Amino acid sequence: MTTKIGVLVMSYGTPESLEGVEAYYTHIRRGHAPSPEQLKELKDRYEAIVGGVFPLRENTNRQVEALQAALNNGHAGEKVEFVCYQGLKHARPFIEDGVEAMAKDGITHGVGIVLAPHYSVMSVGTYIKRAKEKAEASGIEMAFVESYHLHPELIEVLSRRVSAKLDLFEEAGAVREDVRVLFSAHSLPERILSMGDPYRDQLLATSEAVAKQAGVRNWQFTWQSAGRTSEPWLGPDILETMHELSEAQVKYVLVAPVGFVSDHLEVLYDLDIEAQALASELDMRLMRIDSLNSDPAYMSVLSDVVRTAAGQFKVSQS
Ligand SMILES: CC1=C(CCC(=O)O)c2cc3nc(cc4[nH]c(cc5[nH]c(cc1n2)c(C)c5CCC(=O)O)c(CCC(=O)O)c4C)C(CCC(=O)O)=C3C
Ligand SMILES: [Fe+2]
Repeated sequence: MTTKIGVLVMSYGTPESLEGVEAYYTHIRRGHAPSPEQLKELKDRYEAIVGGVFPLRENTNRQVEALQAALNNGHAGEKVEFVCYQGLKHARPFIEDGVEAMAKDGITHGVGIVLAPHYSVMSVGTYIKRAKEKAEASGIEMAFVESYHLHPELIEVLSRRVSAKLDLFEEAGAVREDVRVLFSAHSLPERILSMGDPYRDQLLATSEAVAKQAGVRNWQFTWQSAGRTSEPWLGPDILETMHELSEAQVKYVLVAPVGFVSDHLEVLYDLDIEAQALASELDMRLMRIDSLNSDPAYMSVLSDVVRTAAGQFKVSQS
């Protein structure tokens, strides 16, 4: 008999249409509706990236599908079958909907994983908390993957992407060592540091490992996409960093947003439009590494850590 293990694949979520942006933004703001100015600003950013299409939705769908295939392919005859369920933080299907779907299918054991490699109590921590609460109420035993920021295959695929773009810089006439590699991630409020949160250290560890593997010495870490609130957010922001680099006569910049795994607003707008506009203003050549999306190497990372987490259930050892 095959045992089914549910895999709750969690991601940030994105609206389904421009009409859905208000409800989405209100959810992110914990039930407080944005002002008309804030709403317009966010809608404008979505419209700027792809004219009202929301790439994160398709990317997440594909990632969930590809993970399901990666978990089961080549494992025919095994006693365990993995069934993936999607659970989004700020859009439908919500994290709770995913757990409910597992329960409806009679799943008794599940593994939860977030499509973000680094742990923060304010990011991955809140996904896990919500999934745990719903799973307990639904009678499902769940194990969670908290982070996978130093998985060797993750470091490998990211370093290959950095090297590929450095090749392009060289082909365009730049000296490889002159290209400043900027590793970046979503900023969070500064107070996470006094809470002993591992987020920053994990991001620095990923950056250092990727730089080492790609043979890059000219690099630094910088934040991006900070929230627009009155409390201080982790900095320096990438735009500030670019100004500093320009003053130091740096002409070539490669951004590697290692905190993200998909093409979405923070990559397609904050980097490809906003940072790119500043680069041309500063007469700087800026490139970024391609997002992982559903790259088989990333799916292999995810399936490896999911299988390891599932190993703690007796069912998967029988
Ligand atoms: C750590 C982190 C990640 C990475 C880890 C993870 O993936 O979880 C992430 C990813 C994402 N954030 C996204 C979108 C937004 N985040 C916002 C606001 C906020 N993000 C925060 C944190 C993070 N966010 C925080 C602390 C806020 C302030 C409000 C609050 O305290 O919660 C806002 C409001 C407006 C604004 O501030 O820009 C939007 C629209 C999208 C989807 C893009 C798309 O749809 O293409 C993605 C993948
Ligand atoms: Fe966000």
